[in-house]
Amino acid sequence: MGVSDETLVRLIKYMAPLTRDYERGLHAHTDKSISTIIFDNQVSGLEIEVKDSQWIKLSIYPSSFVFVVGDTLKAWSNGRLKVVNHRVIMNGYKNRLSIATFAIPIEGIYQNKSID
Ligand SMILES: O=C(O)CCC(=O)C(=O)O
Ligand SMILES: [Fe+2]
Repeated sequence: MGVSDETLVRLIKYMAPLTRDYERGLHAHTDKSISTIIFDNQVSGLEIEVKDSQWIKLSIYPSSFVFVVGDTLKAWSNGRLKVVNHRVIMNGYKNRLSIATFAIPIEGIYQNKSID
């Protein structure tokens, strides 16, 4: 498996919840990609899971982005680079817009030493 010049760009609109209750925007997951770059419109909602199953909401500053290590990059680095479980929870009054750009690996065979 190798790096390709293929990227997948996903534009996502998360509607502000109509009630005061929390509303899930995107389920908890890791990305299958090599890596993912996320921009948003400064409406928070993206959360990462840290120790003890605590979730931290990220604020992405203007002209900044979040770099997410994907499952593929974790495998290539033999686990030295960690993946992070992330999700989107909408609880404000503004719609959130995000652009997620996924670096896609070339299909093929690779060997992965499991170190978990
Ligand atoms: O919209 C976001 O902030 C996150 C998107 C995401 O994690 C994904 O599409 O895999
Ligand atoms: Fe993701």
